Amino acid sequence: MRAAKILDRVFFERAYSHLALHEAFREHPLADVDARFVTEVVYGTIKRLNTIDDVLGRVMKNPLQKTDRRVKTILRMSVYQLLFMDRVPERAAIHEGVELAKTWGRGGLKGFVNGVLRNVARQGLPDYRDLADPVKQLALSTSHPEWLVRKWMHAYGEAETYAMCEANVERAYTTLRVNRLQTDRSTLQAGLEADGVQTTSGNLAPDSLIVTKGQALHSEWFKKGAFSFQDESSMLVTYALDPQPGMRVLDACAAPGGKSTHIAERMEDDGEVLANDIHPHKRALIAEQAERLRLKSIHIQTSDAAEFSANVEAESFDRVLVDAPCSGLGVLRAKPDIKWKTDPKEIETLAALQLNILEAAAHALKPGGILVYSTCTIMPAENEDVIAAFLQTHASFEPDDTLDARLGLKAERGQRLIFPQQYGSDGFFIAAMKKRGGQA
Ligand SMILES: C[S@@+](CC[C@H](N)C(=O)[O-])C[C@H]1O[C@@H](n2cnc3c(N)ncnc32)[C@H](O)[C@@H]1O
Repeated sequence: MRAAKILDRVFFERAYSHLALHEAFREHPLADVDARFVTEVVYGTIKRLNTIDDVLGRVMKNPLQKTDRRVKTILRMSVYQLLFMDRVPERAAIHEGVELAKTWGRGGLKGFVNGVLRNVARQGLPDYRDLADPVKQLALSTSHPEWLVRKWMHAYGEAETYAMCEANVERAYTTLRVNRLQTDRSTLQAGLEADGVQTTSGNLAPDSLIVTKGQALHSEWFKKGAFSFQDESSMLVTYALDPQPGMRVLDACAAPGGKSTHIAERMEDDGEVLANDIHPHKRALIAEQAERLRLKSIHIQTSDAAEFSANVEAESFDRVLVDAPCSGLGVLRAKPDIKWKTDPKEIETLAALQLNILEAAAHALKPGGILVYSTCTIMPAENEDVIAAFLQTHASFEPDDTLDARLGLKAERGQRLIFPQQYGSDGFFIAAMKKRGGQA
């Protein structure tokens, strides 16, 4: 019932799954094992949505769209359990669907739910390799919208797109960033272990830990500021920026503060990080993290970064970060709703905003300073194209060819695209540029 109610909000009230889950668990906490099951059913059903609807379309006489709202949700989540969750026995998935129809859906339709689910169980998952169109084939076998598969195939080819889509339907895991001002990786690892949280070292970033068992959020180590939750690709952005103690750093799009706090930690909390964001209500998010991590060098500002020429002083920062608002198509494992909610037309609007912010933020950088642009999306229009347009009209900037040494990863012309299938981390784009003149 819990999963059904959350999914109903996501499907019909446009709620975001991670927020809907968070609220539901806050209002009525569940035992860990039950919470894990509900989470998997919710994320899994959303991840596999078009495939599930295709399967239902093959066994139903009337279109799914005409089905009662709650019954539709019950059918979708039951099909997910039947076809994608090995540990749920077939009989249990059907029984639970029918019971839900009685208690939460429409009792009169319990026979219908039973019949549809039995048919799905009998027919199993279709073999989409039979489809002649490779876009349709990939869209249905890996559960992505066709427009996105088409764009990715065009940009990265069939094999890379296939690998990316496969990675996007895997389960997301939790990664922690050690606060080196409070502790070190092995002390934290041992401390978490004592709290029942098991971890291993991350694949990319030096201060990262991947949670393999337990809930790190409940650990005292979190409250006392020994770590933050952050994806490893996201951590690499701060290494790209290379902040040093005593510097002034501008984080143009800072909320909820993941990178601002990392920058302050890397600077040993010595200097100034101006954490700017357009939304006044997000000030508290940044302040809360800075306080928990006991960081004093972060100052919060609320303003439109596209208007920085009016509200930050020119050439006054040693480092400028633009972690731009983006379509988020690199984080589909953790936020699968994005692939269904994104309108491809939004990409152009976002790209224009990203270039505006980058241009306005760049004016705040001192000569010799480093400008980093990053997104958590895999979409050339929001990444490489934005940098190309910027460099074309800003002759005082050049690609930073030393980026690879700072990332520990191959980068070309100061740019690195990280696919989600490469290291198990989020899909990310990072570009570093230097402003000519001055001292680096
Ligand atoms: C990708 S998120 C930043 C994440 C953050 N850097 C972190 O690591 O926690 C992008 C942020 O840009 C903010 N934003 C959107 N448009 C903006 C603008 N015109 N000026 C400043 N911030 C903006 C959003 O509120 C959002 O918090």
